[in-house]
Amino acid sequence: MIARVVDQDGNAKRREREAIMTDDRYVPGLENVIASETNISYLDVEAEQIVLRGYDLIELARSVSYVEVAGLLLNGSLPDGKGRDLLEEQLSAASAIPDAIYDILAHVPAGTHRMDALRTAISALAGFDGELEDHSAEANGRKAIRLLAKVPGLVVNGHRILSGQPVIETRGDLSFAGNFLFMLTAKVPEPLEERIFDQSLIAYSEHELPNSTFAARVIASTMSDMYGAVAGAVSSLKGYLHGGANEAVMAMLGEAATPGELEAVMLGKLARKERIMGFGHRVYMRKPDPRALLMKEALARLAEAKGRQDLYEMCDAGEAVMKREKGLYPNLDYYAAPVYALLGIPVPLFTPVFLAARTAGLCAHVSEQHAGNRLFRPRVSYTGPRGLRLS
Ligand SMILES: CC(=O)SCCNC(=O)CCNC(=O)[C@H](O)C(C)(C)COP(=O)(O)OP(=O)(O)OC[C@H]1O[C@@H](n2cnc3c(N)ncnc32)[C@H](O)[C@@H]1OP(=O)(O)O
Ligand SMILES: O=C([O-])CC(=O)C(=O)O
Repeated sequence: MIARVVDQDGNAKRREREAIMTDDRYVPGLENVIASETNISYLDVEAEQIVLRGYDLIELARSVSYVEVAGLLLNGSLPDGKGRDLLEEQLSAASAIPDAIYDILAHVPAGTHRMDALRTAISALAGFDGELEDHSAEANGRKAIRLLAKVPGLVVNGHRILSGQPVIETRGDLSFAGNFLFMLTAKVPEPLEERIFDQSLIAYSEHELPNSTFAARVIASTMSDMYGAVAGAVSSLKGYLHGGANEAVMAMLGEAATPGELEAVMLGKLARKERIMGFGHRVYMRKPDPRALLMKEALARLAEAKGRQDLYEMCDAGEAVMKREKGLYPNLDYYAAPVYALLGIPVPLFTPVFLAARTAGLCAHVSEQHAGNRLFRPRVSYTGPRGLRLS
């Protein structure tokens, strides 16, 4: 089918599109459909590489900090040492959260899912940003820093308020990752713990066009604001087919204590045609997720340091079961979950931590969408009736 584009205003771009051939094939889940142009990231599945603004994510995770990766995502280039220190300072300076946000969180039911609480908090924070409706690249860059700075506090203190605990203050003497882990565990982390947590934040920082990023871009494409777009992404990420899987992995691992028991749990689920959380991926599917390998390595180091090789061995055995039974590889969530458990992060905060890390990528996408916007408005393949009459 030729796209029917009416060229009433003589717009050259419209004429260009008129010439583009499309077909009317419906692709469920938009699998493999190219829905956006971006210079932020790309999953090069063949090369088994996640490209972030030209760099390999795994190489970044081995050599630089999350804050440097956030700078790369938001500004387009890796900051040097001075730039990194400046960004750390800016994030620390912007981390204070208005008391009114905590008051709102104090009024939501204690059982509220922590992603719902986080979405509420991000949504309410919009009203405090004086540049909310300025969608210029410069204003979006400043908003991204303000939001990224506050999300760790919203994640941790949202949970603490709902759990009846006092809020915990940020520690200006720690790095972004060190302070975040300190707040999550109420304990200054050991260097190995901080490094591994930092790597996990890089692993989660950005991943091309997953459901949540697509949701954020769709929202931003109406020229709605950054907070609204990120709040939409929170809803998307909560689902267990996406970010919610890291918590679901932990629930599954909690059902077993030995490799044999985990195998039995997995086989039981497969026999009942249930999905095994932390396995499979829309883009990688039959290839390894490079981030899962990174987190598996991190789990090995952490398990050794904490005398929990049993946990590593059980997870490794679970991976072998899925390879044998379904030919499926683990995704990032499968190994991030036990890493977070060993770091002492409360399970209900696993997915909120994912969102906190992804805030850098999401804000970069919102800015990019605003800068070169075209409204998302696809069509449907209608399957309902027609021609019904009222009488
Ligand atoms: C950081 C992230 O967000 S990564 C994703 C986190 N999510 C999870 O870990 C949840 C578990 N995984 C899944 O449910 C899926 O692999 C998804 C949602 C991630 C991707 O799913 P899709 O691209 O829609 O794959 P689809 O559903 O078509 O699956 C293809 C086949 O693999 C099977 N499959 C895929 N994942 C799994 C799984 N985790 N457990 C069991 N079988 C699976 C499907 O049953 C299907 O088998 P079939 O062809 O015999 O019917
Ligand atoms: O890419 C996806 O579909 C999901 C994912 O791994 C991520 O968002 O990190």
